Amino acid sequence: MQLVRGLHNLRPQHRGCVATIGNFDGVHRGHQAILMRLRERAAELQVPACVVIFEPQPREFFGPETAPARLARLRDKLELLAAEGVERVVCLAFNRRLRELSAAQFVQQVLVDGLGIRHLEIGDDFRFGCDRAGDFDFLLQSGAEHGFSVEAAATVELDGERVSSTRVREALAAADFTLAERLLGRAYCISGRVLHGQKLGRQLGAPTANVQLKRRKAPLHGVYLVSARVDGQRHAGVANIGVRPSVAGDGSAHLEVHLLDFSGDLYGHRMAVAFHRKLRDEQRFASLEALKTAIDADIAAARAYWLGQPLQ
Ligand SMILES: Cc1cc2nc3c(=O)[nH]c(=O)nc-3n(C[C@H](O)[C@H](O)[C@H](O)COP(=O)(O)O)c2cc1C
Ligand SMILES: Nc1ncnc2c1ncn2[C@@H]1O[C@H](COP(=O)(O)OP(=O)(O)OP(=O)(O)O)[C@@H](O)[C@H]1O
Repeated sequence: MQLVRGLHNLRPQHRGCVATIGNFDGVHRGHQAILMRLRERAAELQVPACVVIFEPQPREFFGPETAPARLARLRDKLELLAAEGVERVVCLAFNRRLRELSAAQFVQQVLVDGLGIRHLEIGDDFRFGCDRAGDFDFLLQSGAEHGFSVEAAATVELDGERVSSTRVREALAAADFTLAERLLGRAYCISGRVLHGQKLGRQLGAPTANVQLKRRKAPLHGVYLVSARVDGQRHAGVANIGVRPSVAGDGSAHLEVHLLDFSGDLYGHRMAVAFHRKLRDEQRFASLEALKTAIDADIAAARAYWLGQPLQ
């Protein structure tokens, strides 16, 4: 899959494609349905299937503090899109210039001049352009003018409600991992590289792999039963996502995973952590002994959970 960063990097050879536009955070089942239609249209017209995304996502641009945590970082999003058969991703910087484009300018500069679009596949609620003035009817009209077709993908629902990234976040916040999995079509995972921690975990009797979150906000907080995939192997474990109030921290969120019955060096390896059940909220303990007692109980709960249960 080809990644084009910025409108200015679109070259004449990139013109001619079918495209869709959006955040695609999590690449959930609603997104997957649109992407399937996109692939079909690409095959019919014999042009590449292209997805236009924004960095940062518009809500992050308008309110960095209040924007919701992402389900997946850019790297994971690109992998998920590639797995859905997307051939090209055009990642546009969402900045003042882009937000000030009128709907008509967006169509002209991005879709027509930039992409040479042949067909646009879009959710029927999709809005774009300055003040979100561009809607489906506007796109239909623009398509007729500029010679591209526009199709609204049917809304994908689950249990009578629309599937959305927001709904996946709500399911995660409620620790409803079964619902999150049904919305996503796969188990919810956070992946990243294992970094060096403060090496306190060993002292606590629970060495942990610190998965790099960088400045990512996490959509989960607390202590969870997890399974982690690293080097092609699955391990059962327990994990904490939080700021570790019991030990001096820098206030940023960490994902720390203790794998059951594992000893080995994981520094620098890529780990994908799947979440199965919430055990408790993160707490501030008065002493390291109290923290150790709590972590021992978490590990015991994980052992009981995985006993007689196949590792997923
Ligand atoms: C299962 C589990 C539960 C945890 N629960 C808490 C908690 O409730 N409060 C807290 O401050 N830290 C908690 N931690 C984080 C520990 O403080 C952290 O793992 C320890 O400081 C080791 O950090 P290090 O890997 O940087 O050495 C938990 C860690 C694990 C693995
Ligand atoms: N359940 C769904 N069924 C059909 N199309 C969808 C569905 N969810 C999103 N889409 C479409 O997929 C494209 C990308 O959606 P986008 O990621 O921007 O929104 P979303 O998943 O609804 O997220 P949020 O909850 O943050 O609004 C848009 O065209 C959108 O209309």
